Formats: sequence, C-alpha cells, structure tokens
Amino acid sequence: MSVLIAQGLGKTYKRKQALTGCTLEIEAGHVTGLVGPNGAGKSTLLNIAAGMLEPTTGTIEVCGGVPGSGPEQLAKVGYVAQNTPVYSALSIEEHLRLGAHLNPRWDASLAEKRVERLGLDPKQHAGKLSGGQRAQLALTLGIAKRPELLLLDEPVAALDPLARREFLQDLMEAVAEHGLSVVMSSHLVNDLERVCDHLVVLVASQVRVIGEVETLLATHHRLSGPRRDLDTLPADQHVVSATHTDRQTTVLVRTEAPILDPTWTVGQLGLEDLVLEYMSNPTAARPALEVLR
Ligand SMILES: Nc1ncnc2c1ncn2[C@@H]1O[C@H](COP(=O)(O)OP(=O)(O)OP(=O)(O)O)[C@@H](O)[C@H]1O
Repeated sequence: MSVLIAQGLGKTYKRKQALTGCTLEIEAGHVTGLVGPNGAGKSTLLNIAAGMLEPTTGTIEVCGGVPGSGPEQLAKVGYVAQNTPVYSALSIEEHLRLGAHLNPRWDASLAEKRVERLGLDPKQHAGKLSGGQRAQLALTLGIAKRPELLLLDEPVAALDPLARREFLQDLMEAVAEHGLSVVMSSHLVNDLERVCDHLVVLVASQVRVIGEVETLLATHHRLSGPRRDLDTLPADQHVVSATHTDRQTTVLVRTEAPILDPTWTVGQLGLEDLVLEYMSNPTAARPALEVLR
C-alpha cells in the first residue's frame, strides 16, 4: 500500500515554477527521508500533500484520498510545516485542548506527558516560547494527532542536539507502536540515517533516487583503479558520478551484481556521501572523460 502517489505534479506561482513534473510513490509503514538541495521543491511537495497548496498540474493521492478534501482526510494526515506554526496568543494547554477538539484520534496523555517531559509550562503563551520550544510544541501536536501519515518539513532544524535525539526517539516509538508512516524532509542526513528506512533524493522536482536505505547502501560502490573509459563498464553498472586523473579513474556505480573486475578497489559509501553524489550530479548520465589536474 502507498501513502503518497504523485504523478506529474507541478506548482507554478505566477511565472515561477516551484515544482515541475514530480512523480513518486511512497510506501506505507515506513519512515521516509526526503532530501535535496535548497529550492528542489521539497516543501512545495509536502504542502501539496498536506492539502495546504493546490497543485497547478498533475495528480496526487495521499492515504487513498485527495489532500485536504474533508474532515476524514484531514484526520489521516498530520503536517508540521517548516516554520512550525503555532498560535502566539494561545497557551500550550490551549493548543492541546484545540488539538483534542479538532482531532478524532487525539492522544491527550501522550501530549501532556511530552509537554511535561520537555519542561514546558502549560500556561505559557506560544508567542513567548523560543524557536526550539515552538518546534517542540508543533511536533507534539503532530504526533498526538495520531495521523496515518505524518509529514514533517525540516522538523529538527531548530532543536538542540539532545532535543533532536529525543524527538527522533519519540518519533520511532510512535512508528513502532501505532504503525505511523512518516515523510520527513531534512538537510541533516545523519539524523535521517538514524530514523529513516527509506530515502528519496529530490533534485529540481525530480526523484534522483528512491529506495530502502539498506538496499541503496548495499548496491552503490565506489570503484577506483587505473584510468579507463566508462564505456568499458558492464551494462548493469549504472554510473552515478565519475572523476578521472591522468592515471586513475574513480567512479560511483549502482548495481545489484557483485563487482568482479579485479582491477578495481571497491569502497562502500555512507548515506551522506551517497546523497551528496546524487545532489552534485544532477543528470547522472555517463560523464565524458574529464581530466582533473
Ligand atoms: N510562494 C512562493 N512564490 C514563489 N516562488 C516560490 C514560493 N514558494 C516556493 N517558491 C520557489 O519554489 C522553489 C521550490 O521551493 P521549496 O520551498 O519547495 O524548496 P525546498 O526544496 O523545500 O527548499 P529548502 O531546502 O531551501 O527548504 C524555489 O525556487 C522557491 O524559490
């Protein structure tokens, strides 16, 4: 089952194209990390999925329905936007009461315990919270809503390292206990590696790579050896990036098959390296032999 299916999705503001021809499918029951360079269209995609923005072109289905199409759909999808919006004039406990009023599956005990553990005063107005505390409040509302799908746009950017780790643990618990699916954009790939089992790299609205993190790491290899033409590589080795010096070639390939050529030294990649390779090689066609001196 899929929680998000987008086909040729696009969003245009006057003449500015924020998202163009974005096609992707995200499976249920996973924590999916959404990464990509600034301006790739991640927030636009999440805003459309949450029903906050109408797409200009294409179609999108989220948890089997049209985003924002009614109370049932709204209850299924939780969204914490990038600027972690809260109501400045309302206290924390008023936010929790509002959450209980608006959400049929609201988990009051989880929300209260989380606020207590964070050391937040329930009487404090949200407008007087620090940026990180505001983010924690918005995240608490998102988790306590008990949605089927939780969309998080850079949720931990404003949190200190300890708060970040605790939040990610809370998220993992919610996933394990309630079968919650999560799509989370972040530039912090190390954090994503801790919690995400699936990954999408979005560059200029297009999915550059998508898949299970474990499989992606197992099927990408950095090969280095004597300089050679990339056309001599086996057809099942998809070249992601390559550099050549006078004597040496280093190439990142994706392949299901084992690397049998003994002239290569084979190295594995971490997730951050893999993401950076895809982000810095937008077309990933077999690049021409280019000498780096
Ligand atoms: N309201 C808007 N009006 C005009 N252009 C917009 C608007 N919102 C986004 N854009 C443009 O759309 C493109 C995609 O923006 P978006 O915020 O979706 O990217 P992003 O991948 O989330 O980036 P970041 O990692 O910096 O948050 C950018 O070029 C941005 O300038």
